[in-house]
Amino acid sequence: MSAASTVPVIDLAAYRAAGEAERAAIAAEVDRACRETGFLAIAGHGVPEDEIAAVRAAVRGFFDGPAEAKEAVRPAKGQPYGYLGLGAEALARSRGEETPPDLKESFNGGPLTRPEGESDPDALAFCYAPTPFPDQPGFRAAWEAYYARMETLAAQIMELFAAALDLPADYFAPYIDAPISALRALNYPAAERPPEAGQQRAGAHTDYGSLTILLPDPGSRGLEILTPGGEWRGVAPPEGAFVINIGDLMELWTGGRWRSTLHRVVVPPEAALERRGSLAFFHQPNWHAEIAPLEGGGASVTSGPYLMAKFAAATA
Ligand SMILES: O=C(O)CCC(=O)C(=O)O
Ligand SMILES: [Fe+2]
Repeated sequence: MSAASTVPVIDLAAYRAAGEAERAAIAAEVDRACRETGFLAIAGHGVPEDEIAAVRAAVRGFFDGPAEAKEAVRPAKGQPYGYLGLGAEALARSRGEETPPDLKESFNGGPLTRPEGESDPDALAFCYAPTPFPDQPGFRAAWEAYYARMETLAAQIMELFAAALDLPADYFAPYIDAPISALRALNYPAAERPPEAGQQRAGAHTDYGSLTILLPDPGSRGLEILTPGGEWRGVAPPEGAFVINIGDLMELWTGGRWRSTLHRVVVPPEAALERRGSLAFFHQPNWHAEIAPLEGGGASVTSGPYLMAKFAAATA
């Protein structure tokens, strides 16, 4: 593995304020990043610092809190929301790779609203299942405020993606007007003993949906992406920016032009005793959205069932 490097930083506020020529230049930069590694960073995002601080404090309080508070919000088998403890998930299994479980715990929450008239039993039982919130003052308010910010930001990034693909800005809008996105808070505890063979903080995987908005705690290390040359390379999150990566459905949409890049989180040998905290927002098109290559040709995938199958494989 080579030293950590940064990813291209795109200023969203500058893009939205820019004239046509500058917008085209920024869109071209986004296209390049999505073709090369599928990772970039978004600055000028407009998410207030105090809301970020509030959700970070809330999830930190939860992870550092009593085991009973976590037990109280553990999901039933196969359910996606609530507390998943150490041993609950191995992301590499989403790709059929048998590995020991990831060295992490997480709290997960789903959409804030359910579209009227939704009657698909899988949609109702899986992604529209209620999120069991911990009984911790301020947690739910901070969580939902951050979730709402992420949904708005993701829609803006999808507009930027449309421009980068030479599509009308609102091209993706009908596919993401009832999104089934999930917010996940991650805690990777200090590693008191070396990991088992093949064990990571998060095993090598691609994300499943349209795009992911990551916010690792400042200074936390260990996120790596597989470069086109086949080398694992560390990603250093730029300060004040979100790390964005595209998921499988965006790769499919672009007919493989953009890459849903394999990534993982390792225990950094030089910093094994440092915990890692991170927030990951997985933007996912509407349950019923049929995603097929823009250029035509190739099979389509339905967003909701695809997500559900991937989650089931990773938590089996
Ligand atoms: O820890 C992180 O920042 C990223 C984790 C990740 O890639 C995932 O949960 O999909
Ligand atoms: Fe990921």
